[in-house]
Amino acid sequence: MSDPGIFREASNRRPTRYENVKIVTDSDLTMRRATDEDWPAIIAADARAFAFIHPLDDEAQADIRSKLRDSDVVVVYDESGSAGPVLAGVAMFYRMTLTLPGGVRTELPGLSWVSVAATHRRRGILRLMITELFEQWEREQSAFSILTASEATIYERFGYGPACFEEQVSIDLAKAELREPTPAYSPVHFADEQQIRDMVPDLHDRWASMSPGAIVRSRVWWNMIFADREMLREGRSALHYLIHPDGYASYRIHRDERSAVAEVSEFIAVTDQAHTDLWRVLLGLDLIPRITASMPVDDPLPMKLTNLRAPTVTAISDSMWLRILDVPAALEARTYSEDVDAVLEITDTFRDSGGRFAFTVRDGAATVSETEEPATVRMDISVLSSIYLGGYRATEFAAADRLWASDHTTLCELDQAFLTDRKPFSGTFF
Ligand SMILES: CC(=O)SCCNC(=O)CCNC(=O)[C@H](O)C(C)(C)COP(=O)(O)OP(=O)(O)OC[C@H]1O[C@@H](n2cnc3c(N)ncnc32)[C@H](O)[C@@H]1OP(=O)(O)O
Repeated sequence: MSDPGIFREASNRRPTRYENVKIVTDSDLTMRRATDEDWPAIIAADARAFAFIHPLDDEAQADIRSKLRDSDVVVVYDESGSAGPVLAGVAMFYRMTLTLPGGVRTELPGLSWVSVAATHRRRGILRLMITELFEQWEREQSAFSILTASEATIYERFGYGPACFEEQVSIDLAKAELREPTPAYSPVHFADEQQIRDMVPDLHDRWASMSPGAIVRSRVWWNMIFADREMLREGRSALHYLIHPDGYASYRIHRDERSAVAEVSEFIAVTDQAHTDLWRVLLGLDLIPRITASMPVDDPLPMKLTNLRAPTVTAISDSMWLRILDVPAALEARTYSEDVDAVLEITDTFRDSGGRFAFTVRDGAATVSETEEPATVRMDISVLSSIYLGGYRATEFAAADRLWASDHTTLCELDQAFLTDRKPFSGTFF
């Protein structure tokens, strides 16, 4: 069953007690929005799909549910068995806020907790659920959608492109010394619970305002982070918070029989000085030989150290994927670094967002309109989504033969236009 078209609106044959929800069904499968009673099955299915040792406990489940509406959760049940309906698939989205280059904040759906039972894979259930959600987002006139991907091979077919990257680094503290001499006074202190609640959300918000790709956190996200549930610690310590007037860092201690590691959970610096001051404290932690952290790919820490090799990059991950749903609205929402005149031909094989667009940038602002003029640039919607926040460059996709430009000048203008002062960094896993 790979064609969602074989589903049809529910007939009278399948009476339902769910109101205001679209129900589609074929002989075996029924898709609808979730209700309260679906959650035990959703939690059990996601534990299997994401290979958890234990399903999420009641607190973790309540945290997730506090961040979304049941009407934003799609469930697919297989009703063919004699034992009753079996949950075959689930997909949901958070209503999130993202900072675009230039500082505009946009609201957008963040697709999450997508899973299909191992017994029902490769029958088109993921495609069915995503089609259903895209139809909703298009009705709601969302210009974008984002997600964090479990695998890199799943979402390009739906027009998503990797848009933010981060480096996992391991820092050898025996080698890590800042070039800047230690000042007599440090503005960094360990915060108590009240100080954390009072200061950290504001500091994060200041950082998110100036950071392309940053996910802005609402109060419910903070409640979950501050709760620091035992289950999510996985044997590590509670979070320690270091606070600076212009930033903060949180970390956990992970200890085995031989050694201890400080795992930086978040590092948020609004100013360069805060970045230096916070790292000075972290690098000075005694009795801990190593620190691990996830950082932006252009983080200045290695350049601030006397020994460039003290941090080792152990991995680079595609931390957030973006999908442009409305090309003109998306292109006009951000600012640009270079004037451009181009005709963009965008291919979208999954939905209808593609077409040919006259794209003009003057003094940082874009105007976009549909056109019949010949294309000067061609690319897939997933490629446009990948270069949109500045995580990838147009020239990189051109070199990979995934973006075509009529001439070198057009390519260079496009490349320069999408550049951002800093690489996008989402900062929140969801
Ligand atoms: C945003 C997030 O939540 S990311 C988390 C995604 N979930 C997981 O990784 C949990 C474990 N995996 C699963 O639950 C399932 O295997 C899923 C959700 C990834 C796929 O569900 P399925 O119902 O099998 O996918 P479906 O049959 O609809 O496939 C749709 C298309 O994606 C392809 N596809 C599906 N899974 C994968 C994969 N893991 N790798 C590569 N391609 C894939 C299919 O081949 C199909 O291609 P086509 O339509 O272009 O021919």
